[in-house]
Amino acid sequence: MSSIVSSPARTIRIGSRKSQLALVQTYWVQEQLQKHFPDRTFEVHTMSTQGDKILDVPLAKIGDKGLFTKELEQGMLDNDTDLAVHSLKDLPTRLPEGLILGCVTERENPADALVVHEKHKDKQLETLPAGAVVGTSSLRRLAQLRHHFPHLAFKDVRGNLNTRLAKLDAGEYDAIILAVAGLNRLGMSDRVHQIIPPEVSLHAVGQGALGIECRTDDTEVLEILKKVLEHTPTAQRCYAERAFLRELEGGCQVPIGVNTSIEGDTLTLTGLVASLDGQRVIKDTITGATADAEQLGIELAQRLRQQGAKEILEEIFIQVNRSGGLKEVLQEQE
Ligand SMILES: NCc1[nH]cc(CCC(=O)O)c1CC(=O)O
Repeated sequence: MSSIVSSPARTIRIGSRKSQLALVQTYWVQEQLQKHFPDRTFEVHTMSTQGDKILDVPLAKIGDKGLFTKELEQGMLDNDTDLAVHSLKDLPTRLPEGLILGCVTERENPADALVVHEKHKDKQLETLPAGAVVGTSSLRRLAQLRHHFPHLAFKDVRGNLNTRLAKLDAGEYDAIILAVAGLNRLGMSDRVHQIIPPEVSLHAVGQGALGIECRTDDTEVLEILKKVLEHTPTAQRCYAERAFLRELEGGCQVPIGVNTSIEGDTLTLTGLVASLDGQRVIKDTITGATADAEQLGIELAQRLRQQGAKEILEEIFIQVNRSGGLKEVLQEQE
């Protein structure tokens, strides 16, 4: 008599940062996977990343070097974990050899929000008084808001969402800018005071979506991710956005914003590059087939570069590296 013994399905190990937002996102991913594969085990492994530890260096100085992702990536390369859940916005556009963006989940609202101190609860961006201190550590938000509201003052703010909100409530800022998606996911939608429209400020590449990374050769995990978690329209939009950023960026965080939409088989991508003082804004829109998402991103980047983005990016690269980062860039210009 022969017996057929099938080997038990392997346990899938999910890497995550330890921040509250990261955990909410990771447990959501775990739950979706568990629902589709009730007989499998999905384990969460938490890790601290460099970005969670270095809280005193302005992000602009550090740039897009995978500060929030490196340790999670090493976990997969060392075979300690099988996938990693990221806010897609924090995932560099170039991944290490051996790793791949396995899927992109359905996007939350990708816009930024104005969150105000209680004393400004009857105000909007347009009506905040001159000199009001607005907290943001993003060059993208800074440049676009300066362009429209040159009478406001801008100040660096770091730390996780709760830390930033505590600093606002303690009176260190009159208002801060945060992603709507993060606040929604943490059950703090009530702190969204005003959703900033794309005419005022374009959002970051990948904002509001989760990107799940895995080993390039792990076909089993790749199949599971695509089947359970991939949201095709979000993925197409984000592939266009990431190709746009990849084609433009050069070693440090720069004021680059995007907006995308899909209608039928047509994708529309708007991209922007701004100077730090908000004086110069280069913005253009491209439309084409969703199937050519990445090509559209590359083409739009090339167009913006020809329209003057090249000079802006070179200037910022020199400025940020010469000074101590955003904090000093801000002081220099005020
Ligand atoms: N680097 C910060 C970060 N990374 C992801 C989010 C939440 C929003 C998202 O998923 O895009 C945030 C907070 C913020 O920008 O306010």
